[in-house]
Amino acid sequence: MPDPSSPRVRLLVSVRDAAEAALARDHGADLIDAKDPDRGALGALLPETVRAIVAASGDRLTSAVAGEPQDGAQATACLAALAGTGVRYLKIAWAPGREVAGLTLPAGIPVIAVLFAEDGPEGADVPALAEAGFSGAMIDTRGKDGRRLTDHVALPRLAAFVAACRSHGLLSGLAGSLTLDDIPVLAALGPGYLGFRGGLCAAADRKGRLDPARIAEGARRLAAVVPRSEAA
Ligand SMILES: O=C[C@H](O)COP(=O)(O)O
Repeated sequence: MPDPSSPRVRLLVSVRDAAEAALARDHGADLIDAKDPDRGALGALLPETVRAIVAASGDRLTSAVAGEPQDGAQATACLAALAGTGVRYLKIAWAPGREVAGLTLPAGIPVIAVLFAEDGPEGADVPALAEAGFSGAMIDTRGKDGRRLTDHVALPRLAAFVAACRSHGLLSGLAGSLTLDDIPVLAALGPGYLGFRGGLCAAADRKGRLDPARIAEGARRLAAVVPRSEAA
């Protein structure tokens, strides 16, 4: 698992199949994320598709989204369905303040709680996530309606969220219709990773095909960010 205190910001690219995983791997993705873009913000893929994505990702870190459960018991089932796929992390939607009753996280695989920007997440939500046993927390948008992360959550609030994750030892991530131009501003907050789908697809259509040139450009721009520890 990447060190949550690491100053390097990684590039997460969401892919729908093994061919896209290989493309993302070859063009600079650090973290290859299995997700079905045709099924909403956190559409889970079938276990066999996730296994094929893991196999095609080579030495890259991998994650898979497990869906948008309504409660802890549903979350337990969604996570269990993908726990044996060989993926390095699981991601699951989690509402701020949700009761953890019924939630059992799978053994041996870190789980990242995904909070939706539309729900107004904040740093104060992080301690409960750590307490519940999540290994990471990220903010993404639910709507995929063209509005970006920063249209919903102001930068100081995102900074507080990332800082709270760091101080609780959680890996942090930011996503939500990000564009390449969001990279310098959001990477400066020092999250563990920035997550992309639509912004790296041809014509910015998240249901369309990934554009290798955009992935490479995203990797280049992230590599140009001065890590927190070296910043003045
Ligand atoms: O985890 C990252 C997401 O797949 C982001 O998707 P998006 O860039 O289309 O909002």
